[in-house]
Amino acid sequence: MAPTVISGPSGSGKSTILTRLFKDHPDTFGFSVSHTTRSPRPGEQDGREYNFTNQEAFLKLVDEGGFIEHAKFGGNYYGTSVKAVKDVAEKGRICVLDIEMEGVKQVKKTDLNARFLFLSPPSLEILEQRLRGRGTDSEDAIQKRLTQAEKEMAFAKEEGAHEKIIVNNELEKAYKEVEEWIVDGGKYGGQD
Ligand SMILES: Nc1ncnc2c1ncn2[C@@H]1O[C@H](COP(=O)(O)OP(=O)(O)OP(=O)(O)O)[C@@H](O)[C@H]1O
Repeated sequence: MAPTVISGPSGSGKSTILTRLFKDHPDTFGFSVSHTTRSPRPGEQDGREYNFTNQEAFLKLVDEGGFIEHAKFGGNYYGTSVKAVKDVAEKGRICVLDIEMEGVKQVKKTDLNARFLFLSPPSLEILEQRLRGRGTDSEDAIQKRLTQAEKEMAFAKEEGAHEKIIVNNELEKAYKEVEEWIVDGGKYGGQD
């Protein structure tokens, strides 16, 4: 099954929609196992919670272009590898990647044969209202998210950036559109 990339500004509703999608379709999706350089915690198993690795091996894989996204948090590296996503596809599951613009560009450089969906807010004004309504971000964070949102919306307008754009105006309608495109479309789109 072809992996599906969903992107869209922070606050466009990706988590809201994906949480419901995974619940409604428990056997359709698979989750990629991330890499990390942090130590395993008791009960964690290599290849299950994470692919545990060391900094040297991690950075080597970065150099080889093996990651779709990676970042450093609290002194440790974390990343989603191309291989981890392929492993999900090989099991016949759809791997949904909820990533931002740079990640989207990165996926396009790989041979993942992914499908690209952009979830758009109806407008930047409504996005701002929703971010405030969510109540999870400081004023500073909201301003940064809005600045970034403008860039993502501009990128989404470029020819070929995404195969499908869904506007999250009325949640129920947007959910149905996403469900149809990802689940039904996913059976026929991309590699097998
Ligand atoms: N269609 C909608 N109408 C009104 N409110 C909505 C709609 N869709 C989502 N929301 C609300 O907007 C807020 C942002 O949604 P959500 O957290 O799912 O966004 P997100 O894209 O996952 O953001 P992030 O990338 O920061 O995780 C939430 O409070 C959510 O309840």
